Amino acid sequence: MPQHGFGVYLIEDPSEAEMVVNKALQVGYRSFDTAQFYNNEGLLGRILKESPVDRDDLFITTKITNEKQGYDLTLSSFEQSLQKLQLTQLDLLLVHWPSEKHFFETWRAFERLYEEKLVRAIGVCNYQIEHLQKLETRANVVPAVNQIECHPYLTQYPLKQYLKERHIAAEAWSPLGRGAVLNDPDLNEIAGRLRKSTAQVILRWHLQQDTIIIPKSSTPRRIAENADIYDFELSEDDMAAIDKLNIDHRTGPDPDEMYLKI
Ligand SMILES: NC(=O)C1=CN([C@@H]2O[C@H](COP(=O)(O)OP(=O)(O)OC[C@H]3O[C@@H](n4cnc5c(N)ncnc54)[C@H](OP(=O)(O)O)[C@@H]3O)[C@@H](O)[C@H]2O)C=CC1
Ligand SMILES: O=C(O)C(=O)[C@@H](O)[C@H](O)C(=O)CO
Repeated sequence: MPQHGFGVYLIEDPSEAEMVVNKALQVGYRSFDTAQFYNNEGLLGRILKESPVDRDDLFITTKITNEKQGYDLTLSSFEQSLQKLQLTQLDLLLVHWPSEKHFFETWRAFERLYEEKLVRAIGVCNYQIEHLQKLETRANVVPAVNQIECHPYLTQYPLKQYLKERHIAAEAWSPLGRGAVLNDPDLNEIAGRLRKSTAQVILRWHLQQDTIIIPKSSTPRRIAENADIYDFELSEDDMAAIDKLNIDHRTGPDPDEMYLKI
């Protein structure tokens, strides 16, 4: 799985999607993160199919939405996702949010899709340590990935340590905190000193801790900027200074509340 992919949440307008995805391909992105919930699997599938990039060079992730959890609905909605994405095999399928009610049945369907080689890898999103511990009690396949909210204001170090010990890859959603961290004075100081943008500094901070990133942007200049982060490194001091910014601030829903609600 590429460590640096592109997120397409909120990109639903066809002409915008065409511009954005083609720009992302042009600057080197090959990994795309969508979800049933984003209502753009069909759009993404068509644009990628029409692009000159070979299917084998792409890495496509989608997620089973909350309303489609459970054994049968996971299987049938996965089939629809595959059709919309115009694929015969998906690269990575994720459970979008943990659900107490559907917990093991959804994963049982995931394991079947994996055994049937309809997906190359299966994983979860927004699983806290307790959810992963619960999954371990009955799962035959360990999740390959846990996609979690992660940025300088929500560093998630205890959860990431747990993932590392179990060889589960940590993937950061909202790696830029949906813009919330971009005005941070400490980050701006580091960026100014290194003559990089604040977004580039944050993405670099993720990369240097082996976290997978999927920044989203609909702005061509920013799409290029977010891809251009391989000609500099953050020092240990700068990494440590960014680590200290954590305030456990979520921009999205609380997984523990979602677990009880879905
Ligand atoms: N599993 C899950 O539960 C979740 C998964 N995700 C995934 O993670 C992806 C990324 O997260 P997302 O919530 O989109 O948030 P991001 O942290 O990627 O931030 C996106 C926002 O930052 C702005 N932005 C992007 N690049 C720059 C830049 N260089 N300078 C200034 N502003 C910038 C964008 O503006 P603009 O577009 O106007 O340029 C947009 O408003 C999603 O697209 C989705 O694929 C997201 C949420 C939950
Ligand atoms: O984008 C996603 O994948 C999400 O799950 C989030 O957008 C989340 O549902 C949210 O923050 C809604 O406001």
